[in-house]
Amino acid sequence: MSKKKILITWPLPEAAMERARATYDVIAHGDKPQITIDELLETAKSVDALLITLNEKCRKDVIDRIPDNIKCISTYSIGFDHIDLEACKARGIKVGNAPHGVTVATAEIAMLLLLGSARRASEGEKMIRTRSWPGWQPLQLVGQRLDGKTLGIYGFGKIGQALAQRARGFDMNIHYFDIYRAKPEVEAKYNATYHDSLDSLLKVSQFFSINAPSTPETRYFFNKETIEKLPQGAIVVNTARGDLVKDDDMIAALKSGRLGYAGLDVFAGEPKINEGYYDLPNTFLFPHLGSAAIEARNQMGFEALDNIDAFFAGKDMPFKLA
Ligand SMILES: NC(=O)C1=CN([C@@H]2O[C@H](COP(=O)(O)OP(=O)(O)OC[C@H]3O[C@@H](n4cnc5c(N)ncnc54)[C@H](O)[C@@H]3O)[C@@H](O)[C@H]2O)C=CC1
Ligand SMILES: O=C(O)C(=O)CO
Repeated sequence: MSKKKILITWPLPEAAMERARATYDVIAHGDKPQITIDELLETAKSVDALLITLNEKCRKDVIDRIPDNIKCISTYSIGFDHIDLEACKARGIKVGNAPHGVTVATAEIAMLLLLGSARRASEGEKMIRTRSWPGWQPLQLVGQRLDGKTLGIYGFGKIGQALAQRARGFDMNIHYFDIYRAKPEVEAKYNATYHDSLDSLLKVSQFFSINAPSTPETRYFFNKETIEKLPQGAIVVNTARGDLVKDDDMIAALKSGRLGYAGLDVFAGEPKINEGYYDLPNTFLFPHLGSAAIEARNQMGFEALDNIDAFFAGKDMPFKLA
């Protein structure tokens, strides 16, 4: 029997590519430049399934133009805010994601941002690289310790909990808000205090980590009004999605000192980011590094392929979204 043909929109780590090639006739778009939507739609005509990334924005207008032969899309990400699931359902397209491989890697990046923001790591690095370090001084780049501080986690899912575990190792106090309260045994595991409202969480959060998905409910929730409820000088970390934050409000609060520091891995409109961030000293900025660990990227590939394998076997995708 001839192999099914799949399009992979970016080459993945070799372990995932090898597995894909063993089962499928693979068309992998070259790394540069990124596949355009028109190229994607054109190539889709000659394949049986699509393995896409978060870069390919599959909004309704794109899904509506997908050729009829495509009934399976698997995304190499847990986030699925780039795919219009309702439009997929309407076209009878099955969709799956890659939800587990990212967890530890992204929690590590959130921890790095917390620590690096508290201890002003990027300012120190810049001082050395610009050859402007005058030598050790008692008041130079003085930050603060994490131990004994309260970390508020917004979205206590897989990454939020993995961050809690790491932050416990730094003796932080864990508080959280989520639309679903965690089971008692989960709260006990992280010694986590539940808040029944975002406002209540904000009030106690000397450190605040954003770990909820981008949805119509969460989009731009972090804005002037929210920031005003945090303790003076609070530190915020975002490894979720950039559009949860109203950039202009965050930048104004960082400039005024209302917010002490921001550690950001994700930005609205990546890779173009709000100009205001570039020259702010009290920011620690990463180019969407959350899942960029080989263990994560391999597993993401396997999970994305598991969905496609199940689809062709006539089964439900293991990580089914639609
Ligand atoms: N920076 C990066 O490279 C990465 C970013 N991400 C982002 O992190 C997000 C979270 O990932 P996981 O923890 O694995 O997802 P998850 O689904 O395990 O957890 C998300 C949590 O947010 C909660 N939530 C949903 N809506 C909410 C709301 N309105 N208010 C409060 N809580 C709400 C959910 O109930 C759930 O507990 C992803 O959706 C993705 O956007 C994920 C992986 C890598
Ligand atoms: O899996 C996701 O949603 C990501 O953002 C990958 O880094």
